[in-house]
Amino acid sequence: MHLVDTMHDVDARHLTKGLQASFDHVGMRYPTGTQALDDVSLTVAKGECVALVGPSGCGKSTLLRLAAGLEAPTSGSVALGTTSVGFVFQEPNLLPWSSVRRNVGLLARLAKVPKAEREGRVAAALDAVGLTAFADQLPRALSGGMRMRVSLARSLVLRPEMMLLDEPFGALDELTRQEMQGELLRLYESRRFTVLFVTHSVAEAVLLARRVVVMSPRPGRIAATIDIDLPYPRRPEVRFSPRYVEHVAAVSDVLQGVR
Ligand SMILES: Nc1ncnc2c1ncn2[C@@H]1O[C@H](COP(=O)(O)OP(=O)(O)OP(=O)(O)O)[C@@H](O)[C@H]1O
Repeated sequence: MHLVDTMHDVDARHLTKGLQASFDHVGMRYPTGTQALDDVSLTVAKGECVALVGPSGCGKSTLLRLAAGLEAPTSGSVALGTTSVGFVFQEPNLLPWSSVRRNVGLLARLAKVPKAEREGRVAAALDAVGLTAFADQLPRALSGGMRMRVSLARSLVLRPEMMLLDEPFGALDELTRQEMQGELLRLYESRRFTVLFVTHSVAEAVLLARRVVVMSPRPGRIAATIDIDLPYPRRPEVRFSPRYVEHVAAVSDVLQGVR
C-alpha cells in the first residue's frame, strides 16, 4: 500500500506558527549513490498551494517522499507542522475487488475511525467528488478520471491538513485532466488544506498554485520560485486571461533555462 495517513519520521514540533512544511538545506543521496537533491531549502505556509516543476529525474518525487516521511534526508532536515497528511499518486492504486465506497473508506478503516463516523465521512467525500451514484460499483466500472476521484476522496476522508500530490492527473486525457484540475481547485478553496504537488505541466502549475518552484536537473536544486498573483477562488476559465498566459510564459522560460 503506497498511501500514508499519519507521519512518524518527520519532525512535527519545531515549526514556526503559520508554516506547514519546511525543508532546510536538504540533501538526498540514495544508497545506490545517486544524489537526487542538493541543498534544497523551501518553506510552505499553512493553506498555501505550491507546485514543483522541473526536468525528469530532478528529484521532485523524492522531495514529496521526504515530506511524507517515506524517506529521510541524508543531510539537512525536513519538518512538518501537522501529522495529518494525504498522499495522492499518479496511479489511483484502488483495490479492484472492493466497491468505490470501501475503497474510499480504506484509510479511515486503517486509521480506526469508528464505523458510524467513517460512514458519514465516506458519504461526504463521495459527494465532494461527485461519485455518490457510483458508491457500489467496482473500480473496473469507472473511467480513469473517476478512479482518480476515488483516490482523492480516500485521502479526503482523513481530513488532511496537507495534501501531497505526485503527478496526480498525469495519466488522464486532456479534457478529464482539466475537469480534475477544476475539482482540485474547488476542494482546495473549500477545505483550505495545504497543497504541495508535482507536475510536468506548467499550465497546470500556474492554474493551481500560489507559488511555482522550478527545480534544476539532478541533483535537484531550487532554480527559481515564481509567485502566481492570480486571486482565488480561481475558475478554470482563468486560462484565457492575459495574466495567466504571462505567468505560463515566465515559468516556461525559467524551465527552458535550467535544462
Ligand atoms: N529509491 C530510489 N533508489 C535509488 N535511486 C532513486 C530512487 N528513487 C529515485 N531515485 C533516483 O533519484 C533521482 C530523482 O528521482 P525522482 O523520482 O525524485 O525524480 P523526479 O523529478 O520526480 O522524476 P520524474 O519527473 O521523471 O518523475 C533519479 O535519478 C532517480 O533515478
